[in-house]
Amino acid sequence: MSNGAVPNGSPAPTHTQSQRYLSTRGDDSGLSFEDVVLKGLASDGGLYIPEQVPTASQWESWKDLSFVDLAYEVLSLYVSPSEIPAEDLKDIIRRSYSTFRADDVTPLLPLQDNIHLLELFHGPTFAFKDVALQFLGNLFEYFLVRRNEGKTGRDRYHLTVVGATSGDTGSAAIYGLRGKKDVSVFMLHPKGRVSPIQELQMTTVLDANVHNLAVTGNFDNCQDIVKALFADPDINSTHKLGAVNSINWARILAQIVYYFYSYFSLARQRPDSFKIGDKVRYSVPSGNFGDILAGYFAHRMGLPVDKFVIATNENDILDRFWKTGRYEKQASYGSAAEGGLESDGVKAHEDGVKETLSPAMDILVSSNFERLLWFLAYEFASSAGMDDEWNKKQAGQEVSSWLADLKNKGGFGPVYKDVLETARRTFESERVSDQETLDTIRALYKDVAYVLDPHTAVGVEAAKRSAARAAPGAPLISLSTAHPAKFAGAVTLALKDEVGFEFDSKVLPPEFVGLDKKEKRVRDVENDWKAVRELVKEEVEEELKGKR
Ligand SMILES: Cc1ncc(COP(=O)(O)O)c(C=O)c1O
Ligand SMILES: N[C@@H](CCOP(=O)(O)O)C(=O)O
Repeated sequence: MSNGAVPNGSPAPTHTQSQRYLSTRGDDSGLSFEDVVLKGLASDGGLYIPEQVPTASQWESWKDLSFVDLAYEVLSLYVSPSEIPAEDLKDIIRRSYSTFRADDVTPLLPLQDNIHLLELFHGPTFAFKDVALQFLGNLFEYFLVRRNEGKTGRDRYHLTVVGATSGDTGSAAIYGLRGKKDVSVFMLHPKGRVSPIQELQMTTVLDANVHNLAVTGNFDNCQDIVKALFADPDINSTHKLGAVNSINWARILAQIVYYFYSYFSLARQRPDSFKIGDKVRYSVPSGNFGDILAGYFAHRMGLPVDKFVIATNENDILDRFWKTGRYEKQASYGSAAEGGLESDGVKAHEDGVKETLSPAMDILVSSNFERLLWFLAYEFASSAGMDDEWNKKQAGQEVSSWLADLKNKGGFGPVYKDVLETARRTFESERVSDQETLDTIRALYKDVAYVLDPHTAVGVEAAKRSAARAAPGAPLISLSTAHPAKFAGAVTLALKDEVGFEFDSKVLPPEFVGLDKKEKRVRDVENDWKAVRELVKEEVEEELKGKR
């Protein structure tokens, strides 16, 4: 499909029409923005996508807008004033980004050669998740205030958010929702598999509506529990479940903004060599595929992108898909020749997930990949020359069958050659080992005195490899997804021998000092979704009775 076109023949909605949403598995459609934000996951198990991706025909005219004004332009293409009046949407956006420490919210820095770093960690929890979760927290609040007007007690709509985290979504969601009325938030993290700072950021928040659960298992187990809860008619009839993971469409939507914003920042920084309309490459450290998928939507709206580089760690299901066309849970562990650290004691768990130095990306199944699969299947179906309804139906069926194979057989594929070629036209992939991650952190520190977090280092290493394939001088934007202080272990391992390097004075922000002395609240729970369901019911009840 050509750049920026809508995914079907019908015109995209205008500002005043309401955008409608459908499920990637085909059994749910015609939903409003508010419905999909509050529901999170479709009842057929699919993820919501807009029925039409709006073409941003005037996108060049956004070039001088502030982050907040640009966010309004982008979001208002998806949320009509009939759902959220313009002034209210502007107010939600303004409040969401007033909590950021950087004036331009997501600053772009020249890093090295033609690589620019998009710093996404200036929000309250020092990770890119804040960009979407500050917004989503305010959006939930807005919808709940509206729904609960004039209602009291048990008649009020009470949202029970259940989320899974490998470290960053958890604290960002908690900071986005703490203390908010009519919302309880249950955050499941894999016990002992998030960094110490990440764990403290979550468990030291003591607001009554915040519930941290440490699950015996890995991130995929946490994500499966969340999906099982959404699929369970029992808890759905008693509790209104809400999602904060990137299965929630609002997460992806908010992240589209910084692709446009960084593109314009690049044009301002390189007036002689980069013009509006030129193409750029983006390298994105990827796990659940939400961040890069937001870029894909920006591209479909019209942003000129040469390639998106999917940067994975040694949990490389995505990289293997791009190389082979097969999407299989079983991880292929790095060989000594690739510089893997297996022999140095990095743990490969029996469950197939490898514990790496970039733990937030220790994910086997990337839930948002399903959204891309829908578009790949849709384009494949479109080549048959049938009508748009048929194309969408085919796409839904194909995605359902791929996902059923993933669940029942552990994988699917190889996909049709044309499907893989479409995927390769827009994306390429790189797998970065732990050793390469450490080398990248060290090299950047030596060369430009900049400290990368390990996830960002995975992206920068992938960016360097991609730059070597791109046209000479072509600019590349590498996404910096977290502050290095969140990953003291990896950063210290990389830089401990560097003269003058000292973690506490060079990296640690004042906000993290003393966190370990604070009171914590967390409950351990087995990897058993029914046990989690009972615990959720129990704790919501206590919270509503005001006992917490
Ligand atoms: C620091 C960091 N980098 C990268 C990622 C991967 O992003 P995504 O899951 O959207 O692919 C995550 C987790 O999601 C993260 O926390
Ligand atoms: N890396 C994430 C995993 C959850 O991803 P999400 O983007 O779907 O919320 C984390 O840090 O929790």
